[in-house]
Amino acid sequence: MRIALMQQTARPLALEHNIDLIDDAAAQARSQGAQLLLTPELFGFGYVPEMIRAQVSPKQVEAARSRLLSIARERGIALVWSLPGTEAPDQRGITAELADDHGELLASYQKVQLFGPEERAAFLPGDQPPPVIHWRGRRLGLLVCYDVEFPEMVRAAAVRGAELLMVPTALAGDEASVPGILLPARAVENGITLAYANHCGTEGGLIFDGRSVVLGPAGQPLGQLGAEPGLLVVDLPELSEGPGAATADYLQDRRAELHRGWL
Ligand SMILES: NC(=O)CCCCC(N)=O
Repeated sequence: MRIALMQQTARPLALEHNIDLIDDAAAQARSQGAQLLLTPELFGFGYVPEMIRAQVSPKQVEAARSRLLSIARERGIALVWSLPGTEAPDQRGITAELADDHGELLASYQKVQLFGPEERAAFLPGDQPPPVIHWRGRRLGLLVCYDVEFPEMVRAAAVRGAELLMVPTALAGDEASVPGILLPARAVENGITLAYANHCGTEGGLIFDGRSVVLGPAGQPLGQLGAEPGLLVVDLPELSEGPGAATADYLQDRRAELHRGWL
């Protein structure tokens, strides 16, 4: 499977401009043979939780979703996006959704681990485990940004069978330890491939790191970007090309019934 990750700078609340960037990326990804495009957290409206809370209506979110479903259908590419929920501003979370290349919605997820006071003031946390769906011979899971830094969240996707975890993100502040240490560890300890698509540039007063990356089941980078806008296109290894005997099978070996009583 060939996948693509979009790394761009969104303009706060400039929905048409930001979705046009996704549309351009979808066209470019499809022309390069990608079957799926992953886009960053809250990209349609930009990573501006407070402004979203105050100014984005459920109608605008619905319009964004409908446009993104059309892009998946018209460009013929599966699409993972992240938007506010469609509920009232005081009832919604941060979501990630997956549509197939016919524009059919396959999975929805609400971010469980909100990050910082601004997100917590603007959104409600989800309380459901990550969805895992079977598509084109792969089992795909969804998480959002801060979720992926928690071993429990990635483990929840892995025990539900996820082989490929798609993570829209908004990582700012030069947190090199996240793509450099935490993400490879999450991939290795669960034997899964992890795709992490970030904003880049300055948005809403934050400087985003970029550094979007795809990591294989042994934590090896299969592709990565720097700090500039770009489209990362990666051919995923066939599932038979496992992480290799050298890697311990943590998922298989873990004594979950024992650990559960300790945590
Ligand atoms: N949007 C987010 O969840 C940001 C997470 C940043 C976590 C970190 N370690 O800086």
